Amino acid sequence: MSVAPDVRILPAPAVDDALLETLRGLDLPTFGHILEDGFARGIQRIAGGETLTVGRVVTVKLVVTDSRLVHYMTSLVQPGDFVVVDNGHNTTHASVGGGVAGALAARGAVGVAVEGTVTDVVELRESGMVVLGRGLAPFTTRTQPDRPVQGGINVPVTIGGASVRAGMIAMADENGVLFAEPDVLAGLVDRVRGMMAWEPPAMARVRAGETTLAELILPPEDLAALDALASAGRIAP
Ligand SMILES: O=C([O-])CC(=O)C(=O)O
Ligand SMILES: [Mg+2]
Repeated sequence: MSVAPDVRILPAPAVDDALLETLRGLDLPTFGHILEDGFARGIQRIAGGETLTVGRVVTVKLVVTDSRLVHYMTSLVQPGDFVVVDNGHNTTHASVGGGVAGALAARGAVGVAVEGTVTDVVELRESGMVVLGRGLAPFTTRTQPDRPVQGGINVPVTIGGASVRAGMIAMADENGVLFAEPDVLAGLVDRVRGMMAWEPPAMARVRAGETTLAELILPPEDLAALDALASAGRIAP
């Protein structure tokens, strides 16, 4: 066996710890009110993630059901890393299971998201990491004895339509996962904090019957036009 000539294993850029800590105090879906890109569409939480996980992105690109690079990655990963595995939209062969997840967690990784399926769900839950993917499968990628290693580590990948590179930041919770550049997230911190502070008292007023969500959110001219339509009986009041 050998390694294909185009395989690259790159270092992952460092990410500012203070920014990661700031982001841990924020709320992922609030970023979803603002950003459109970077959310991995169709990638669902499978284990962990009961609270927000934030980490530095490292990547693994796999090719043709070959597991060797994801197994190798378990010896490169650093504490706080969030591993993104691009299994090339192969949803038949799971590329992460209890073995990989346990080895990543043992080195301090905080999460793993797979463009593809995962397996060993009980062990994934025990890993303590947040694990996301396109679902579960009972059989796996594996060492391919008759082919050279292909793919790459910390090369650009895609997951759920999002373009992801090492050194981005991942934010994952029960709702899913966002990948974004550190400066983009840093630039949104104040706005997200403001939105998070606005919502609880506003919703308390809605629950108390003092106002409605529509009154709080819709532009007055839109609300007036909709009220006129409703009172004309064209939509239900
Ligand atoms: O070994 C694999 O590639 C997938 C798996 O089952 C594990 O990580 O336990
Ligand atoms: Mg396994």
